[in-house]
Amino acid sequence: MTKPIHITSEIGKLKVVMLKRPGVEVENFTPDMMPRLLFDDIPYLPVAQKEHDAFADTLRDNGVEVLYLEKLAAEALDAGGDQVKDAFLDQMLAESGYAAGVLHDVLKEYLSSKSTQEMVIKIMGGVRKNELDFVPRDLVSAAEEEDYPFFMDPMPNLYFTRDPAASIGEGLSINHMTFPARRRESLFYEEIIKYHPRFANQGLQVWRDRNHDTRIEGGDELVLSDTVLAIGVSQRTSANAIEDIARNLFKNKSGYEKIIAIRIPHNHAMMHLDTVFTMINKDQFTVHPGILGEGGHIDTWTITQGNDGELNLDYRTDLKQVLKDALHLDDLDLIPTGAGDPIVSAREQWNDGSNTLAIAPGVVVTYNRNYVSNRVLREHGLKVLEVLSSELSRGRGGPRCMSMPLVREDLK
Ligand SMILES: NC(=O)NCCC[C@H](N)C(=O)O
Repeated sequence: MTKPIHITSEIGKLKVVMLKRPGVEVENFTPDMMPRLLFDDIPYLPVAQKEHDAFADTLRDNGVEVLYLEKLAAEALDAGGDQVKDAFLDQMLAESGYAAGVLHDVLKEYLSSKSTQEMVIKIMGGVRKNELDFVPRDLVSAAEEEDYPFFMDPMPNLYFTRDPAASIGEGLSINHMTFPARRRESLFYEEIIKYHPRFANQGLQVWRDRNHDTRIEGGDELVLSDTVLAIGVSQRTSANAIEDIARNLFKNKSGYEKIIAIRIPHNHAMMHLDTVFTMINKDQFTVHPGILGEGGHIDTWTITQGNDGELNLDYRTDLKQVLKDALHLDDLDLIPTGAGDPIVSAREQWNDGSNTLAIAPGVVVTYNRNYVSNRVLREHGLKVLEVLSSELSRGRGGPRCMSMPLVREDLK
């Protein structure tokens, strides 16, 4: 029987996916908090929700079961019981800056007074100071910025479910995220895999957990086949973390034998590999031309198992040839975002024109606003399902970032 996590490619027919419907967290902040929260604008929530519901419907209409992070997290905590919920709250509060002390106690009491689902939604949405009938008088609080409106910051990036964890084979990497704005997110995923009845005790592996100092994010983790991964060396994922997960995957009989590390520019627009490069068919990829140097070159290291737990690294710069070799393909179609036009490709990349979600080989979900890239995809023979994107795109992520596949059919 198929396990509840089963991902052996980026493109096999998608059967089960996890989304997060945007909630109050995407508008519960002020413009001066935006850079720190990794947002460039504040979405209009009712429209963002409508767009997101339409995205979910597109998936359902194509035979995909859609699960929601906020619901799974609450169900997991309920299934875990009082002790689990209590430990989760302590951990969440510690990671929000309240390991102990009077504020820890007040916040814990406030959050515990809610139903589990309301508690989860409140933590995700942020806790403002004016919600509590309490004025802290302790030294730590006195030293803080008095007019800062939050005790607990909102987590507006949660609707990018792809990043805090990645499904690989029959397991997950649960990620230590780069920026504080996103670090607490992966705690929900840890609770789900440990305690949710659908996932707990099902023989699923955690290839690398969140208790690390080195950084990795799911937008950089691409499952190219049942033996090959590509991982971006990016603003969000460090070389050390890639080597670490490589060792674990090789050691623990994951089936993965080859990891192609691809170095991309370290900046906000291209924060993850999947913002500039995605797999959309057995022999087709989207690529943002801006990441390729002269002659289509880019730094790649193909990592395989060496002797005595060491890693072998093979440095090459011809991306097309590296992919052809790893995937045993005679030819490969690298489709340029924005048709390769320097203005259009940069503009459409900014709005995630390369961030396609394949729901079957050659069938992709994309944002409608990237109309040049969409036309090019169709010219290359792909079936393109466009979704609305005016508000969702303000968070700097597209259909791949907004979805965490849990089960895909194996490729034949
Ligand atoms: N995989 C992705 O590229 N996810 C998009 C994440 C956007 C979010 N605002 C972030 O900066 O983390």
